Amino acid sequence: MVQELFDRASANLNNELPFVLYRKPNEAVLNGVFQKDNQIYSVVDFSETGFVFAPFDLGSQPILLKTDEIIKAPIEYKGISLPIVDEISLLNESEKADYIKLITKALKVIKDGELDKVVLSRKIEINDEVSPINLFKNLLDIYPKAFCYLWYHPKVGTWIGATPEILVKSRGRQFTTMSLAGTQSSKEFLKPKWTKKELNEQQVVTNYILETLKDKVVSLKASDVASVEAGQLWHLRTEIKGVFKPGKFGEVLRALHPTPAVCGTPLANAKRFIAENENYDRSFYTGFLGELNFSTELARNKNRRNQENSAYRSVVKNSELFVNLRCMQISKIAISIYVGGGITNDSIPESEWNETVLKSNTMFRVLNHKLR
Ligand SMILES: C=C(O[C@H]1C=CC=C(C(=O)O)[C@@H]1O)C(=O)O
Repeated sequence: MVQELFDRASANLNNELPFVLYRKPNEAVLNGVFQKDNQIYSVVDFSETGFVFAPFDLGSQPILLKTDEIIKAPIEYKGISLPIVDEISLLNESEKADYIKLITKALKVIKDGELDKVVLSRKIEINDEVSPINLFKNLLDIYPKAFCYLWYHPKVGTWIGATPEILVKSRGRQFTTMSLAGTQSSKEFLKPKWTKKELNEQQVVTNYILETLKDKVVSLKASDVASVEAGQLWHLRTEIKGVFKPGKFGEVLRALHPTPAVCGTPLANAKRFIAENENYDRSFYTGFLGELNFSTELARNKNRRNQENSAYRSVVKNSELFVNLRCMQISKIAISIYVGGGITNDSIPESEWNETVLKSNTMFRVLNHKLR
């Protein structure tokens, strides 16, 4: 069954037709959404139905894959555990020097009071030819707890990722989001010991989410902060649950993107700093992706008498969107891995560089795995 899905995806790649394959965290089902033409459809107000693929900068409209055909198949988790790859990108001294310069500049702006936090990132380019489908199979085996995807549109490109971060998951008007930030390697510690820098960096995200959502919800509640594993990294996470006001889903989404987990505070200053200083286009990295307004039919109430069969059927809309982190873009001849991290007053440039090297391992492990 699952082979059918991979074959179908392969055929779409050959025929240059858009599709996405994805598996939700901890689920044993592979989903495929296949579009029958090669048009680019856009999301205008988030009332649309389809698989959304949104860039970091919503100045460009998010892309909507039409759900012309949806195929699902059960899959197993093979439980592959791979060693951390040697820190390949550490070898690139000029990349390192540029990144350290960028962080040092951000630290100056933070000290001057124009920014509290900014998330900075870089792109690692590798000249290599890979099979997107084989890479995706690796991803599924290595990261069972992540949202793993392979997205393709002939007019846009091919992206692959294994992200740990939910942007928003909604069922009707009930929703969950999360504040995820702070990073440590899980190879060094059994349980991480968080420093003031990381605790503060994550608290900024939680505070921002609670504040930005408050006029769009009828209830909102944050959990305690917990340490969670993502691949071979630890992060700090707070889960935030609530109920949004009728008709406010689009506004909730726009308020949540981008959070200071991928951009910074104050938001406008952070966006400007990124646009003026990162020196590359993030494109879909730190954007978001997933199911938008998929429908679930609720069973009708059997206790009610004298009713038409369909009269009491109700349909609820579900969305499940993830932040596009730990991802790479694949072209015919090259691969680009995207990585970043939160910079605050307590950041040490060398440690921030090391953090991006650690994060790059999430994708390097997949590339180095034998199935090429
Ligand atoms: C921006 C990234 O991660 C974000 C999510 C979790 C932890 C982060 C951090 O510790 O800086 C980042 O905010 C990335 O993986 O490229």
